[in-house]
Amino acid sequence: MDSVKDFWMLNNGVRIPCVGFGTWQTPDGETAVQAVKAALEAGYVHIDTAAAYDNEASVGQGIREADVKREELFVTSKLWNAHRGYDKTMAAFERTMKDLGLEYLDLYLIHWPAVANQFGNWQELNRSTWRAFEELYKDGRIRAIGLSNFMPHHMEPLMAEAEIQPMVDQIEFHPGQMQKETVEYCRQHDILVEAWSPLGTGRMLTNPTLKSIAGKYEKSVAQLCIRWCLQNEVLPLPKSVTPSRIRENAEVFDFKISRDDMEQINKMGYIGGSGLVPDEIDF
Ligand SMILES: NC(=O)C1=CN([C@@H]2O[C@H](COP(=O)(O)OP(=O)(O)OC[C@H]3O[C@@H](n4cnc5c(N)ncnc54)[C@H](OP(=O)(O)O)[C@@H]3O)[C@@H](O)[C@H]2O)C=CC1
Ligand SMILES: O=C1CO[C@H](CO)[C@@H](O)[C@@H]1O
Repeated sequence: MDSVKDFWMLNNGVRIPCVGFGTWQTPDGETAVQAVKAALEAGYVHIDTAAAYDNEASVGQGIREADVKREELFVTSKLWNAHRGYDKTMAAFERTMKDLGLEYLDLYLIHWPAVANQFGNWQELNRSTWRAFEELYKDGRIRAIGLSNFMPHHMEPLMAEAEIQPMVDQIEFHPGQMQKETVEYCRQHDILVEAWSPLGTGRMLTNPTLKSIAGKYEKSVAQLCIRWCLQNEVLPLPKSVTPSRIRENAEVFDFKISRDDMEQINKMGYIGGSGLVPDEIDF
């Protein structure tokens, strides 16, 4: 791999650029427009957003204002918890497309398995949502469909009845938070794993062990974390609104983390994270 434009292949043959640009907590309006433009100028061709981030219109504006052809871009969005179910999914998808101002989406994910009682029968809800996803996929509105924050016990009931198997699972993944069981399950089922919060929303950046390892390569901790995801074959989605950091986070192809250092990071215990537990999400 030489750049953020290099791709991995999803299980349906669609190419996915190996580093995506995150947009959660990127304020709607000019900040989001400029952040997306800065990312596209820095070479990113993969943008990760969601209806829940309340910035899809600005993300779409940034895409349109940048000098990149649509077919060179890979855009992901996610369906929010309250919008699951066949009819609501169809309506939420159209809203997202209108907000983004796009004709088709590259990847659409169910944001959370969201099992709390207030949602009703979560297994049936996810299955009917998936039927809508499958239809949109077959109609060519979405090039790939997948899941987010699904663990094996959430995936199994959905996959048992699915006509089309998920292509992606996007999960929290950073040093000290590797979700090995979910990653292994995805490998066995040819599902690509994406890393959300690859920098632990910034929490990784002051860790002394990571600082010392990054120093050996004359790289920042952010670059180390992003490279570490790639070497674990998990697709990182770093977020920044700061142009210099956006560029820095794409410069991860001129070094390789040694086997020993990979092992040392892989063995790290919990050093902080979102604290979000899929089975406890009730919003
Ligand atoms: N599916 C899901 O449920 C979830 C998906 N996501 C996705 O994953 C993406 C990334 O996760 P997120 O939690 O946003 O954050 P990251 O782990 O990417 O960390 C982003 C934070 O680190 C800072 N930062 C970024 N690069 C650098 C750098 N080189 N040096 C110093 N600081 C840096 C940013 O600051 P600044 O912006 O000020 O530069 C920001 O505060 C999200 O944006 C979203 O797209 C995230 C959470 C949940
Ligand atoms: O993508 C996300 C960003 O953070 C939110 C929490 O506030 C999550 O709900 C969501 O998964």
